[in-house]
Amino acid sequence: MSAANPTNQPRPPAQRKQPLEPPEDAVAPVRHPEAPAPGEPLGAHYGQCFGCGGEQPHGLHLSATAGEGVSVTAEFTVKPAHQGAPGLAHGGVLTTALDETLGSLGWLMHVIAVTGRLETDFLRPVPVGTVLHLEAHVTGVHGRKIYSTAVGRIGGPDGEVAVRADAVFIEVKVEHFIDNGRDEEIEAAMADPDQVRRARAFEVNP
Ligand SMILES: CCCCCCCCCCCCCCCC(=O)SCCNC(=O)CCNC(=O)[C@H](O)C(C)(C)COP(=O)(O)OP(=O)(O)OC[C@H]1O[C@@H](n2cnc3c(N)ncnc32)[C@H](O)[C@@H]1OP(=O)(O)O
Repeated sequence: MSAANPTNQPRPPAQRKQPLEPPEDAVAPVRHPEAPAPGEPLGAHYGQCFGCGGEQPHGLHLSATAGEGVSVTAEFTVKPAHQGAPGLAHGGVLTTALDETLGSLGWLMHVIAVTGRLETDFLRPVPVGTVLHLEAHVTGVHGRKIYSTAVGRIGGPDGEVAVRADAVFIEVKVEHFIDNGRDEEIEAAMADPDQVRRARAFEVNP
């Protein structure tokens, strides 16, 4: 018996770990014709987002920029509030920065997607005050599944890789948020015409 599966019963399909590599019949990601041009900042997808929101005082305030193809770059400055050990970034916070960067790839395809699976490798400790230079791109698309990978470098955009991650995001409709989010935040988001327009525009994906 393993600790992770104490009864040793086979897991139902929905609970099995899904591969992080695109399957052989995956297709290449398609950049939407109206995607922001390379070099353009993407802005926040939601002001209260812990990863990117400007109105979120406790957040990472990560800022992402469109790259070539279906890729993005982003920067995240590690603050004292992000510590795990003295003077070092918390691993979960670094994973959040990777998650947010990978999540922003949806903007380039005009697809709304949520994280299904995310695996992080921590290669170097990241001190407080460090600017983490992130790069992410989509490696393949299979139905609603979007496979992607990211690295975070320290000491500059070409510096040493401190963290890396592979992920599968799953495409969803706006209803995913409306049906599952707490009413007060959903109502506030729905009352913001810019938020609704931005989210609905993503559902038309030629
Ligand atoms: C007015 C308001 C506007 C708001 C506008 C917001 C705009 C923009 C927001 C962007 C936000 C990003 C923010 C950062 C990224 C997060 O942090 S997202 C938050 C963390 N993630 C979550 O909360 C997701 C929780 N999980 C779920 O809700 C559901 O499990 C999912 C992921 C939607 C999937 O459920 P489902 O739709 O029922 O999918 P299902 O039909 O079972 O599976 C479809 C396929 O996906 C695969 N799959 C399903 N789950 C997984 C999984 N966990 N791992 C791997 N593969 C999976 C299945 O195997 C299946 O594959 P195929 O059989 O087609 O080959």
